Parts: sequence; structure tokens; C-alpha cells
Amino acid sequence: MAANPRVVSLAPSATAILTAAGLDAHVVGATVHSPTDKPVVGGWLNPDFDRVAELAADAVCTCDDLQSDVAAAARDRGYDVVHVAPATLDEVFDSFPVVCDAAGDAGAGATLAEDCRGVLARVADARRPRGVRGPRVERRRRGPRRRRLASQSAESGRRFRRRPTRATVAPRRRPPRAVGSLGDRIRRREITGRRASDMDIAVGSGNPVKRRAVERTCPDASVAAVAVDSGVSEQPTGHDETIAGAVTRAERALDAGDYDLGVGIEGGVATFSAGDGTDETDLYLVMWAAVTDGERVGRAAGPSLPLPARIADRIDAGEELGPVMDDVLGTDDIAKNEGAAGVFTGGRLTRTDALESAVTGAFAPFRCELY
Ligand SMILES: O=P(O)(O)OP(=O)(O)OP(=O)(O)OC[C@H]1O[C@@H](n2cnc3c(O)ncnc32)[C@H](O)[C@@H]1O
Ligand SMILES: [Mg+2]
Repeated sequence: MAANPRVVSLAPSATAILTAAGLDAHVVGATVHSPTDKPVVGGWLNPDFDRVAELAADAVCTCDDLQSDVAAAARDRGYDVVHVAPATLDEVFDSFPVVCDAAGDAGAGATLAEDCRGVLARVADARRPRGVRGPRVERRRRGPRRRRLASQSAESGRRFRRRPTRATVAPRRRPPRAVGSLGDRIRRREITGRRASDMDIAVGSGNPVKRRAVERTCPDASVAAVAVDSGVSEQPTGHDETIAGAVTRAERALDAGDYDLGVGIEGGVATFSAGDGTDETDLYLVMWAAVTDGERVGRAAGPSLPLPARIADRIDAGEELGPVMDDVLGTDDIAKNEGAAGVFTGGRLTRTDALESAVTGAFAPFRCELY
């Protein structure tokens, strides 16, 4: 795939997805009726391939079985074709990372899908009469529906799986920094009050949920996802190990390029007292975030959520939370979507929401002069 793919969208739905995911800059042309003002390349079923060629496209997006012939014609002309044919709302959300992979950023599509599922859950909650219980989130399932999508979009699906999300935003080369660390400069009030748009932040994870949590905390900064080793076990146990994972990720992310700040986020499990005077304890999902500028480190925890007994028992037996949740729910990568938090709270607090509060807390020493 090209380093900075030029995409022609032959389907209005693909154009809308790429735009909503913030990848509009990659779209160099689109068919008529697309929600964009990019150069028009004909119609949905009769695209103008001469015009597509003029636009020097690397990838072409198509959608729906009715566009199968169009997709085949584009493939014959040597384009990377990303074709999806979702039949349900759930499959529509599943298709977002596949479509966004055409622009080289499947992670942006996964984040968009997560956001949309969150909105849907909130709408469902708002419409439900008080006291009526029901499924709050349309969950992703293994099974025929997912397989059908994968086979319909075999080419794009293969490409998506082959490329794990790593540095989704390339490190930006910057001129030498002003004298003093970022922490010093904030303490000297050089930075307080400025827009953070010229700050480069690296998040030490390939999980788009973690990057999104940082983007929400620092909406004006440039946030790069850099997959680093946490230096702790895949399933940290106790606060000490979970904090160590977050700090190590933050330090390694900062060292991975010319960044101002490194952020590390780690999920773990920890026991808390039942609080009833007995020595009973319960197992909780915990989460920690760390932020560093290379000199000082801010650390903070997010919410702690009790684990249901059937899940806690399996974690105690040595399994990892993410895979256990997927197994119990029949989902695929719940940790990259609404997360256990989203499931346990009926969609009211997604993993992104929970991590956002941890990251916001960890930023405190960089935002408040009292530290
Ligand atoms: O790619 P990385 O950054 O490692 O992202 P991750 O999702 O694996 O996140 P962690 O390593 O920090 O989490 C340790 C384990 O706990 C799981 N976990 C943490 N929070 C979760 C959540 O909200 N929902 C499901 N699994 C979660 C996670 O899937 C791992 O199995
Ligand atoms: Mg992990």
C-alpha cells in the first residue's frame, strides 16, 4: 500500500465513513451524490475510470452487491479495491475499519465504530421506559453474519488483518524545543493557556481505544499510537504491576520519536475488601494512566469495576480479561470497542470514557501549578 494512500470513493457511504473518521484528506475523488466537494468521477453504477486514473488513485472503495461489477472492473485496472456489503447495522459498524484501511488507518474506523455504538446505546437507553431492562448495546457476535462480511470483502478483510494498528500517526519532525522540559515551561507559564495544537503526544499502545482516550483529553494535540512493550504481564495483577505497565509504556512511547509527552495506559485486576468487616475480597477491573515528559511522571487511576464471579474465577485461574470477555459474550475484540466497562454499565461508561478519566487525572501535574 502507498505510504499516503489516495482514495477514490465510488460509494457515498464509503465517502461518509472516511469523512466521519477524519480521513477526508485521503479522498481525492468521489462519485456523484457523495457528501463531499471532491472531484466527481461519475455515478455509483457508471463511474468514469478515465477520471479515476487522472486522479492517480491508489485505492478505490465500493459498497453493496450491486457494485460487485464496478469493484471487479476497478480490480482489473489494478487498483486496491476495498469492497464491503454490510446487511445489518452491526455489519455497517464492522465495515468502518475495513473502509478506513483504504486510507491506511483502520484504527480510525474502529474508533468511529465504537463511538457510533456508544451513541446508539445512549439513544436506546433514552427511549426505554423506566424500569424496563433490555440489551443496551448491539453486540458484535462471532458466527455467520461476520463470516459473510469477511467473505464478501475478502480482499479488504485480508489487508485489515495483516496490518496490526501500530504508529497510526507518523512521528512529526520538529525544530529543536525551547529551553527546558515541557514541565519547566508550564511551570514558567510559557505554555499555560496556549492551544496544544503544536504538541506531539505518543500513546504506548496499538489499541485505538487508548489513543481515543488521549485525543479526548488533548483535543488539539497531535496524538500518535505507538505499540510498545509494557514490560509487565499481559494481565497485570494488583495496582503496583498495573502502574508499572502504564509508566513503562509512557516512557517507551516518549522515546519512540520526537514527542513532547508519552502516555501509557494499562488495564489490570486488583482485589478490594468487601467492606463488611469480614476478610472477604472481590476482584475488580482497574486501570491506570501515566504521562511523562522525560523528567516528571503523572499517574492516575480510572474507575474500578467489580468483575462478575464467573469472569473473576477465570482471571484467578490465570486467563486474560479481554479474551475471557470475548468468550463469555461471543464478541470479537471487545477490549477495542466498548470494553468490559461498556458491557458492565449497559453502555453508560465505555472503556474510552473510563480511560479518559484516568488520562485526564494523569495530566494533572502538567496542567496545575500546585504540583
Ligand atoms: O494493545 P494493548 O495496549 O495491550 O491493549 P489491551 O486492550 O490489551 O489493554 P491492556 O494490555 O492494558 O489490558 C490488559 C488486559 O486486560 C484486558 N482489558 C482491560 N480493560 C478491558 C476492558 O475494558 N474490556 C475488556 N478487556 C479489558 C485487555 O484486553 C488485556 O487482556
Ligand atoms: Mg495488552
